[in-house]
Amino acid sequence: MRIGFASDHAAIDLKTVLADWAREQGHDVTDLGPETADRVDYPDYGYKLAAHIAAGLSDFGVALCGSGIGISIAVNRNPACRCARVSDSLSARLARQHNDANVIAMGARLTGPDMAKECLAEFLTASFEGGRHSGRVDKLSNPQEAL
Ligand SMILES: O=C(CO)[C@H](O)[C@H](O)[C@H](O)COP(=O)(O)O
Repeated sequence: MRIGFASDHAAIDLKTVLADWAREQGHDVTDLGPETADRVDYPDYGYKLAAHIAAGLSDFGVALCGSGIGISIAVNRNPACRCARVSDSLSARLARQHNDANVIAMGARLTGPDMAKECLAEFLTASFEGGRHSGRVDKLSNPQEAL
């Protein structure tokens, strides 16, 4: 799979760990930065990842910051993205199975590298179940169709 990675300064080490792991698993990795641990603003990299996904350049995205919260908010401002901020592997799986999430967000200051790898592995392995979930996910893209 093609996977895009982006973070802020707080998560640059976790980004390297997860991107290296993904390459080892045979995935095609794009690292959208940052390249150094200099302080940056998570919206810049969240928007960059979201635009990358919206352009169809990767199938999935991994968004990382200190808590995972700020960058997930930034990614979700792009209508092409459904970004789920997770800290356990069941949530990571459900994000794909029920929500058809195309970006996973995690917090490097809250989630250790082993759990983060487990979450990413579940996310990449699981598939959207469709069925009753399809109409709900469609409403996320078409709020005018909601009640
Ligand atoms: O968690 C974050 C946003 O939700 C960011 O990664 C930052 O860690 C957070 O904003 C704190 O920033 P700091 O400049 O590293 O203290």
